[in-house]
Amino acid sequence: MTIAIALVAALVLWWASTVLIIYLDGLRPWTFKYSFAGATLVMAASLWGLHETASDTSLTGAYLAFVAGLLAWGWQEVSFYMGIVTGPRKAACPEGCGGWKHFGHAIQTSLWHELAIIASAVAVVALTWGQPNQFGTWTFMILWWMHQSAKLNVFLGVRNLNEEFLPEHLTFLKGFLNKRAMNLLFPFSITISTVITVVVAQAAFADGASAFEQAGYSFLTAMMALAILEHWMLVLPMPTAALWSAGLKSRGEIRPFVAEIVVGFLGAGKTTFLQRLLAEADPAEKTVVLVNDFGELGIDAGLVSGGDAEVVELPNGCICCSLRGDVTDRLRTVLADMQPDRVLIEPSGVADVGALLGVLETPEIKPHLRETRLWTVIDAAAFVADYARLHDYFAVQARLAPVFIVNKTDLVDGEELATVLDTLASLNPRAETVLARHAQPIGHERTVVPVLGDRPEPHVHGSDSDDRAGHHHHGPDALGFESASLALDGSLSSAQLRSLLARLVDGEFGRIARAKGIARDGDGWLKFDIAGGRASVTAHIPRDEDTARVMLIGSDLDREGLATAFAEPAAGLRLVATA
Ligand SMILES: Nc1nc2c(ncn2[C@@H]2O[C@H](COP(=O)(O)OP(=O)(O)OP(=O)(O)O)[C@@H](O)[C@H]2O)c(=O)[nH]1
Repeated sequence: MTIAIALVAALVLWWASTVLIIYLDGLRPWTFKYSFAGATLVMAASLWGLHETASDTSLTGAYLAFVAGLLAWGWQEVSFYMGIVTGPRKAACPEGCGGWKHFGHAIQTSLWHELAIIASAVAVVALTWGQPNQFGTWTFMILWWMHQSAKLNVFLGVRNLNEEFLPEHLTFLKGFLNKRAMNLLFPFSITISTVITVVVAQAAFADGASAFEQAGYSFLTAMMALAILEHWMLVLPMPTAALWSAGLKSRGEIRPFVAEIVVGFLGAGKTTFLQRLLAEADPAEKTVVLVNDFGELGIDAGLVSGGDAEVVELPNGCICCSLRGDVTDRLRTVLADMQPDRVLIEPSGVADVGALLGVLETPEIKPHLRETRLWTVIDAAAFVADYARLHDYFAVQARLAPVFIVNKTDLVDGEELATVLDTLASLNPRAETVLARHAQPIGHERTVVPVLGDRPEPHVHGSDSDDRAGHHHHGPDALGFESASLALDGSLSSAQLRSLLARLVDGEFGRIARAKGIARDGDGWLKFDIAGGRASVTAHIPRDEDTARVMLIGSDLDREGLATAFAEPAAGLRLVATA
């Protein structure tokens, strides 16, 4: 009876602890530091427990020693699978890598992990040295053997690799797994394991064995039997994953998706283009839009009304190095929660496109990415003037672009358009060019797909966005801009708004690079813009959450003057925030 209970207890404890580890490991990466800290405390407690139980030869002593050995092993698994204690190599092998070199790389992927196991094993042995209760130590050793042998076997080649258990941040390890029916080591692994199992089982059943010995050897028998089972599972066609399904629950399955990024300078027509993409979207494809508006009031999220598409606002400000982790986490959450087929991203006109592409390259995102498309929208009417001031910005953007959407062609004559096209061609001769009006391509077959192929390094310090002293800038200030946002509480007529915008365009309140907003006109609504030095006002269809507001970007902004100017006709304006 003691033996039966001990066998069942060992299996249950082992299964439950494995499920827990798989579960914790599938949670969002920000939780890892807490899981790891918890596991480390548990590890410390288990080492203490091993020491305390080493001289205890009661039945309880056998149980406690087993649990302590199991938990000490758990730390090794947690620290490795969470990517905290791994090895110096964090990438797959290059094409054609093989033989000993490949084996060397494989060792490098988990060198620290293996050294940590050795150090832990030394500690476990030292703490129980010369004492009668060695069951905890043996539990640790058996788990180590299971681990090493299974690892060598998956490297040499087996049928079931169970790759789905590899968390995303370790997917590069797949390159070290081999799928084949069997390998030469396998029969040895099985034979050795079977011999050990028989020996420990005999000890459990031996005449005159105490309850302590019966339970202790039963634990070891159960662990060894699991080792054998685990090995057979590697080569026999068995649906082993079902055993761990409880642990996999924490992993939001992510569907492969296409990322489509719309970039362009302030006011070039990105939102207009995005609206067109949404209007033409295949309703069968689940589409999510990420907008990253510059300014506190997030006007774009309100303007992108996309039928079935859901709109998510990214953290305010520029997408750049410092925000990269946030954006990655946010995107990961969107992918897991919303399961999109297609993600449209409109970074603000001053965002660092390279940093955004870098986010798509992170190990959390990249494995799910089917394709990246990059649309670069150019304001044909404002290009020559903007380029004079911000040529570095345009040069970086142009270099990355597979396709230029040369927009606002209605505002330029043929000569000016030719100048824009020639400049773009000199910046990136390989890019395709599509002429557009209100982001609608004209005279062009509609099949252009701007797939990003081998692209230049996404974002390197020391590139054009760094100044000569090596300081890296990003965001609006890098381009010498500041922003202001105002809430417009009152109502104003189209005529009042137009005359006010004309004063803004004239530079009465500083240099306005971009303004956009919505305002009330009696019972109606107006949407207004200043882009490329031109003001426009159109009727706006309000949404429930709409509030009248304006966002301004420029330099030398006269905030007080602006507040007063908007307050005059709007009667009751509040200055909400300035940045
Ligand atoms: N005349 C003209 N106006 C356009 C064209 N395309 C867009 N616009 C207008 O230009 C203004 C800016 O367009 P948006 O699509 O909001 O530009 P954006 O690039 O999203 O702007 P930000 O997000 O602020 O950088 C709006 O008033 C548009 O209606 C065009 O081809 N011709």
